[in-house]
Amino acid sequence: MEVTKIVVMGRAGVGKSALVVRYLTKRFIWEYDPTLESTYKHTTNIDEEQVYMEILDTAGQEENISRESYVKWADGFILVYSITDKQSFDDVLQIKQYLDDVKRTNTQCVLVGNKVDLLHDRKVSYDEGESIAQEMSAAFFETSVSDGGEDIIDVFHELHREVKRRKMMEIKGRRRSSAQQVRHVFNRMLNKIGNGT
Ligand SMILES: Nc1nc2c(ncn2[C@@H]2O[C@H](COP(=O)(O)OP(=O)(O)OP(=O)(O)O)[C@@H](O)[C@H]2O)c(=O)[nH]1
Repeated sequence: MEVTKIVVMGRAGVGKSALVVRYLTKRFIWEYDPTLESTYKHTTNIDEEQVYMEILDTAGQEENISRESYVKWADGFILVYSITDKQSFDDVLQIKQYLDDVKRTNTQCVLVGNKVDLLHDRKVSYDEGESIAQEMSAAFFETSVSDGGEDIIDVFHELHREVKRRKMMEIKGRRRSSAQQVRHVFNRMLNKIGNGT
């Protein structure tokens, strides 16, 4: 079975817990313990394949010493901001930088602008979100966890697909480099024989 490990990150209050709970239970829970950090285990079907997901919902407030270890643990990240909170949008860029530094690669992320039901209070435009998502090579969604919708399922499933694609590319890359090594050793042997050494 495919296994995908996901971490949900973003500033306190943007709706990370609500998003995860909505995805898992299809329900919206208004209040959630903000200090809580929880891991959920979930089996689902994506593109006719069984997928086992582990989802870590981080608490936005804490200064977390374990942050580095769960970043290393994860395959992909859901970065959440609220369209009503510019600071949360700026935070997402910093988080992404931190992730790339820890993982020493362009980390696989999906960007989520939440709370689109509060349109009258919008501080971050759709275009701004889309443009930084492009910079991150991340899929982009605007959601309302309170209103719900299919797009919340897509957030998680799209991340799984990206992670899977990435893993397959890495395997291919590794195969290619070991084939190159074999060829290299073989050529050296042939040269030695050719030189009579
Ligand atoms: N209007 C609106 N409110 C939302 C939405 N999503 C979450 N909220 C509310 O925003 C508040 C924060 O939601 P949480 O899910 O606790 O946010 P969080 O990011 O997990 O917060 P921390 O755990 O403190 O990091 C709660 O009162 C939610 O009910 C949404 O789409 N629209």
